[in-house]
Amino acid sequence: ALASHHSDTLLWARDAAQAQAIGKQHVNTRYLPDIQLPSALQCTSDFDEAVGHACRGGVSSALIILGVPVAGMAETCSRLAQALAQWPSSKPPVIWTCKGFDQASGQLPHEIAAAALRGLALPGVLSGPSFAKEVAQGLPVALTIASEHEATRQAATAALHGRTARIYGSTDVVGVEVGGALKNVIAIACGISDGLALGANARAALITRGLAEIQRMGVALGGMPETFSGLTGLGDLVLTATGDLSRNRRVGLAIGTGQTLEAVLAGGMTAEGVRCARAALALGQKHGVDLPITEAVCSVLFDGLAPRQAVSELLSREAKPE
Ligand SMILES: NC(=O)C1=CN([C@@H]2O[C@H](COP(=O)(O)OP(=O)(O)OC[C@H]3O[C@@H](n4cnc5c(N)ncnc54)[C@H](OP(=O)(O)O)[C@@H]3O)[C@@H](O)[C@H]2O)C=CC1
Ligand SMILES: O=C(CO)COP(=O)(O)O
Repeated sequence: ALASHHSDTLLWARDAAQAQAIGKQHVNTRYLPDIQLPSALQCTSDFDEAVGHACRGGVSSALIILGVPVAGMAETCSRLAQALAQWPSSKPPVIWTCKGFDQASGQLPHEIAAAALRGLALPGVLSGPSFAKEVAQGLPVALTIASEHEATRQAATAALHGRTARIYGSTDVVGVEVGGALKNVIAIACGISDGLALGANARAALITRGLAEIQRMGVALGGMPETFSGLTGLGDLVLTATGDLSRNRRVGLAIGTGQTLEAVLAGGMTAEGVRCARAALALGQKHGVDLPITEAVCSVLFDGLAPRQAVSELLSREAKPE
């Protein structure tokens, strides 16, 4: 998307052969095989070259976007901190797209980034309903850039807003990140429900009560309640829970139709909801937040609870006011 708006876009990939193929043939055979990438897009496997490319024109034109999963955030941010040390007068906007909690520590991406970047950049998160394939096809999309730094919100908006994308600004980094992390878990639940053919009523109930769960957790962690009815809350939840391009939903669908988690993930597919569901549950327990759907998903994914049994346990919970 950036390269089709701005000619000077350099992509970095850790795999040298893949970087060379993308740079020369403008096709990403591994992740987006059917998409012709813009001819202006350059690609390198040299991390320092990529950071230098962003910094050499000065911070007014720089924007660094990290597109790695949560599991790669700490490593990528430490490499970035090392590379940025060579540009002492630069403090560029750095934004990330990942959605989840760190599996071991339960940290949100902004906490991982803060620890590694140590004030060398102006951080922010880009989130919202945005299947990569549709973005690459140039179809319309609306996203939120959340950062406490106005310069970062402005840089992301200047780079991405217009033509096919609308970019909305927010300062609620926690709310935006919790929405992105937990919608993946609820999407797995919706996939399981649809895999069991439980119907549209059940899916709507899971989305709505899932949103209540996401908002409870997000507010407990310091997010603003209204963020959860926006693009990064309700918007991304509806997309991921109902759109078959979602990998998290597809994990649920496969489990609901009787496949094992190991079989579904055998190809190495990224499904952040699987990776962060336990950490989310642990955070809920720590903050005294009830997360019944997340708990049911964890029991099905990791403790061998039969999906139908999980549904019956959810339905038999005590009645309460909405
Ligand atoms: N795909 C989508 O539609 C959307 C994804 N997101 C979020 O963005 C994040 C990334 O998603 P997505 O691109 O789909 O994930 P994928 O797993 O499909 O791709 C991740 C990319 O990051 C690279 N990578 C993984 N770990 C590391 C690491 N430690 N260091 C460097 N590079 C690494 C991979 O390289 P390699 O190929 O060499 O393994 C690959 O190029 C996720 O958190 C996801 O939830 C957000 C919005 C939409
Ligand atoms: O976050 C996404 C869309 O906004 C992508 O969802 P999946 O990771 O489930 O494919």
